[in-house]
Amino acid sequence: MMQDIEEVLFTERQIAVIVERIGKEISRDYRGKNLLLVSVLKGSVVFMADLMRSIDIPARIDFMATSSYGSGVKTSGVVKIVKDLDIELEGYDIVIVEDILDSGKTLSYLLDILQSRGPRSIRICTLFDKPERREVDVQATYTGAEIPDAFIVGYGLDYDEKYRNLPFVGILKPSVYETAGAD
Ligand SMILES: O=P(O)(O)OC[C@H]1O[C@H](OP(=O)(O)OP(=O)(O)O)[C@H](O)[C@@H]1O
Ligand code: HPA
Repeated sequence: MMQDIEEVLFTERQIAVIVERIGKEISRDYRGKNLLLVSVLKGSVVFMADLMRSIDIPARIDFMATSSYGSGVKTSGVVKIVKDLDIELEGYDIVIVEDILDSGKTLSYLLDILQSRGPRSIRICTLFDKPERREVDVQATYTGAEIPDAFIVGYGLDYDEKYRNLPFVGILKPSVYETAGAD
């Protein structure tokens, strides 16, 4: 796996510092509220597992899965719900937990859908943001780090379902997806 990584962007330790900081911000902002963390599978699962443990106020969790990237490095632009939430959203203060905000299509679609279910409030928390790539206007309230336009993997993020289990985040060598003939 390491031979496919061009450059390590964030070490395990650097990610831990970022996650700890976001956990403190959310704990401060949601004290006394009815916090529901919604993790968007599968990419955000590692971030979610660490983030929820750095939040020191009561919080519920739920999961939903969308699909838009297929197996390549480009979004198809069509977002599908593959797994929906288990609970009704009325009365909850929702924080959507994402690994990466790229074109914005996934989160804009999710925001619309979840908003229509009548939660008390809804905000976005993303570990990484690639502002240069934005096609739809979506902004996160909580952002771990802004990153350049490069395809990253690790700490939950995949290419073709691989590399999610790397403990750090790195830039994937373009030769990996170019030789795979991905679109
Ligand atoms: O801003 P966008 O261009 O929509 O891209 C961001 C989305 O793409 C990735 O998900 P993907 O569909 O690859 O699923 P995964 O989380 O299972 O890897 C990522 O986890 C975000 O959900
Ligand atoms: O850079 C990325 N890596 C993995 N998945 C992604 N989904 C959008 N951008 C990315």
